[in-house]
Amino acid sequence: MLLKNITVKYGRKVALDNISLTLRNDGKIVGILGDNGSGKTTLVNLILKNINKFKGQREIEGSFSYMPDRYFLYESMTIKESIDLFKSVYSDFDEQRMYKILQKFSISPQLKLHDCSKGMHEQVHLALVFSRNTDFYVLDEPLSATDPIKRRYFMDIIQNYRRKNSTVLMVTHLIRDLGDMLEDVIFIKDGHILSHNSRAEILAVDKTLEDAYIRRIGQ
Ligand SMILES: Nc1ncnc2c1ncn2[C@@H]1O[C@H](COP(=O)(O)OP(=O)(O)OP(=O)(O)O)[C@@H](O)[C@H]1O
Repeated sequence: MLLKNITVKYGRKVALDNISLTLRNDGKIVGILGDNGSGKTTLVNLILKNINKFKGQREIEGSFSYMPDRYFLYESMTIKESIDLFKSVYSDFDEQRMYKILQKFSISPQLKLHDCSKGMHEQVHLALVFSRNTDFYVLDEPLSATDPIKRRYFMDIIQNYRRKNSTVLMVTHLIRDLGDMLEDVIFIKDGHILSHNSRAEILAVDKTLEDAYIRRIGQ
């Protein structure tokens, strides 16, 4: 995936300012970190080809599975009906994997979404997204993984159920909760990509990812 000298504007507002980024589909979990309004969602939409008005060069290959920052299932449907819907829409959907995840988390497919707890909603959404066989999984502030149990299942699904050698791109503010799983990190500020490094490269300079964030992004 190649983005070269790309500028995206909303009217007069410059959301991404002449950014360049190369991402290999090499099986890594890549974090996109930056503060509010820095351009993270715009970058994600550019990669997903939801934004097509821009200056610069974009070369994107491969298939994508996307997890937005809000629920997208119909509350009146059962989990099974949601699975059937996913199956009919996405030919890359692996139904068996989905049922395996549900079983692991002891969630009955017969449940209606509106009878699911918040945690279960998140599990079902994540499981659906990761039961697709795509080259990339893109998560935009996927959830409030702030308690240890949520964090555990979140990491479990991402690390163990996605298609082998696929790449995960994840926008998050939860560095303390999810930072451990990031193998590469892109820091973004005011529409600029400040850096794109491996965890090892970052930790050779800063003690923690959080320190790196504060030093680069500032207060
Ligand atoms: N439709 C729009 N019209 C005008 N300005 C927009 C629009 N969408 C985003 N912006 C502006 O572009 C900039 C980048 O927005 P973007 O949503 O990409 O940031 P972000 O890093 O995802 O922010 P957050 O973490 O708050 O979600 C912000 O200043 C935002 O206010």
